[in-house]
Amino acid sequence: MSIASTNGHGLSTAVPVATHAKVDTAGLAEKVSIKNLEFFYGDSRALKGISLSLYANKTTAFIGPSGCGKSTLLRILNRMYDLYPGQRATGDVIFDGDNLLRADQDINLLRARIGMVFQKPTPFPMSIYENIAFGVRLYESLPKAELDARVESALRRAALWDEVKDKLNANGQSLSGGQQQRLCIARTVAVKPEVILFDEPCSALDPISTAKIEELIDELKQDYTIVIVTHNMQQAARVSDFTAFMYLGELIEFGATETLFTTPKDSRTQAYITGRFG
Ligand SMILES: Nc1ncnc2c1ncn2[C@@H]1O[C@H](COP(=O)(O)OP(=O)(O)OP(=O)(O)O)[C@@H](O)[C@H]1O
Repeated sequence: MSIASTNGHGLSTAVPVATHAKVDTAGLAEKVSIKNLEFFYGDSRALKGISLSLYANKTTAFIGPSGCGKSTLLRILNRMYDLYPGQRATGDVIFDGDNLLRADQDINLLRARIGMVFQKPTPFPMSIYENIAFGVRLYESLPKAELDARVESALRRAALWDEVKDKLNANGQSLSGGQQQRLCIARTVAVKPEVILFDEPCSALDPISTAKIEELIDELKQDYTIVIVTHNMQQAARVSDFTAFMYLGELIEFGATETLFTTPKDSRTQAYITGRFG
């Protein structure tokens, strides 16, 4: 079975979709549509013919053993690879009707619309307030009162306001690891993105901070499309609506999280979720 698509050069290609379980998408809005995506580090092909959709106001988890291509796929979504010569993607990644792989894409604007939270919290060496205001100023010129309000609402959205409201001038790096990660989430939210990418956001955090971030992800999906890469299958099961299982650069199975974890269609998915490899 295949569906028609175009690659980055407008040529028609066939996209295999045999790996997809039946996904009940009635009533869901497709925010990002990935079609026949391939990715190369130099001559080495790290992603092979990936096709899947990300739905608005839903969380999608990318899971799979180390080296399967989860982070590579995530980073394509905000063109992170542009920073590295020799890395390239082919295929289509349609974001609100526009192919985000096109060469003349406005990368700065794209990164405001598709924000990213990294594995290790990365606050800038500046005040808590400036950590958030800095990013906003790159895109908008707001009067002070509006900027203050934006900083406050972002910190509230990231469930950090109550802990920092009396020390907005303290250095962002003086916060605990879990608070730093919430500051990074606030920084991302402050520029009003549409999609938020989380690359193993809890791997450097203790269980209590992890629970807070998971709760936050659950709340954020009311307003955003969320994608999370995680090694932790319990976490994927807890936070995501859809799960993509990847193996050796291929998308093996994609479907509703509950279905994928209870009745996987592919023996490799079954082996991975039952801990037999990875
Ligand atoms: N900068 C790079 N140069 C060359 N090959 C790379 C580079 N980064 C990743 N790769 C290769 O691409 C493939 C996918 O890597 P990727 O980091 O996306 O996997 P992953 O599933 O996120 O792994 P992990 O769970 O260990 O983070 C691997 O074979 C990896 O060795």
